Amino acid sequence: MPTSVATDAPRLEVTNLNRSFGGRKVVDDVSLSVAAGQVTCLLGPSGCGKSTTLRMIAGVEMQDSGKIMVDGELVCDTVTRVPAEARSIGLMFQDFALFPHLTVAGNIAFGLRGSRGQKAERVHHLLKRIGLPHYADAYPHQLSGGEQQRIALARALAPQPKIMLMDEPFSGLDNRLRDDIRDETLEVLKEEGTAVLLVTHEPDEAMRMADEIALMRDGVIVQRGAPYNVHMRPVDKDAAAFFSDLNIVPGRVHGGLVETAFGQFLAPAVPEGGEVEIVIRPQHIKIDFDRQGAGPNPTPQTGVPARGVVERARFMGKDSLVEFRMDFDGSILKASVPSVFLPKKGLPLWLMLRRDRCFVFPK
Ligand SMILES: Nc1ncnc2c1ncn2[C@@H]1O[C@H](COP(=O)(O)OP(=O)(O)OP(=O)(O)O)[C@@H](O)[C@H]1O
Repeated sequence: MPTSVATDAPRLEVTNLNRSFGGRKVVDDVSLSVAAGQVTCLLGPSGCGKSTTLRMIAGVEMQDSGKIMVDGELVCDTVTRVPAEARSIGLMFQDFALFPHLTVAGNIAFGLRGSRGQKAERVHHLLKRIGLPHYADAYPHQLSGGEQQRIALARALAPQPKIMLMDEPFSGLDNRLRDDIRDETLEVLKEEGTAVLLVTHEPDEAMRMADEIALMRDGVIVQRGAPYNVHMRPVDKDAAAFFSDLNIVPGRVHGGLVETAFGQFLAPAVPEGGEVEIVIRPQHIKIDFDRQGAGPNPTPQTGVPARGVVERARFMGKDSLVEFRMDFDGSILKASVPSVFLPKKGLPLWLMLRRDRCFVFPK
């Protein structure tokens, strides 16, 4: 690939990428971009087409149509195809497979060009950076899973790729180790200024790592944005459901308003008579006591309270999850309380919805 000039173009830009297998479209008009030093997470359930997208960008899979640009230069469309090894792309997968017969230093130096001295300098710099300066002569089998993972990161970063593609790179690590390795990895990647496209099916991982999340479903990117926005302003019920448990309160629109047991909600974009779903996460339901049937005083933020009886309460470690059977229609709503709160089955309590955390979606 020609040496790039300074440009305002995103480091990686993918436009209208499509790929079908046996007549089934698994990547459907995918567009995304990643700037230098930025992490974009391609987030979606298993089988939605994330890895196929990554493989096309890496150059190991050919798209049916669409364009891939690196620093404003065409890398691949249906006519041009820069080979994988010339794309300045580093790869990291769950199965990071260090070469077992090479030392740590040998593994890191594997893809490096230059004099012996230059290679040794880069290897030393990276080993120091990942906190394993004394491991140069060790062999992969002598290292723990977390250490091997860090060496794999150093190996992928050694040739200073412009882009790093990571496919579920942390899923082989145990839980306690994973958060630390994620944070360290992020720090090193940011320092190197690499543009990162990370594939994951774990919302927590995407929330933790991403500057931008691209939410993918059935081959389509259904929403893109900063983690906060994707989490707090989901485009539809399924996008909301991907991040957490949901409660659904059904309703029908009359005069632009939905009448529910929790009061009225605005539904401006829904036609008269249309069915809607008020969607709210368990952590945004507030609970109050019965006070001989009087219940709480509604506030502008919480609106009208509705009564339910406790069906089940469980302590989940950080919070308690209480399930209620609601008086108004017998449905179950779940509320999470950030402490130990284990009311007895059958106890009447009142629920209020945090109205600024409710989403109103057409059914
Ligand atoms: N070479 C192939 N031939 C036929 N079908 C394929 C091929 N590669 C992928 N698929 C199918 O395309 C769909 C998307 O696969 P892909 O691996 O991209 O999904 P994913 O979102 O990365 O899922 P996972 O997280 O489980 O890997 C799947 O249904 C898969 O079976």
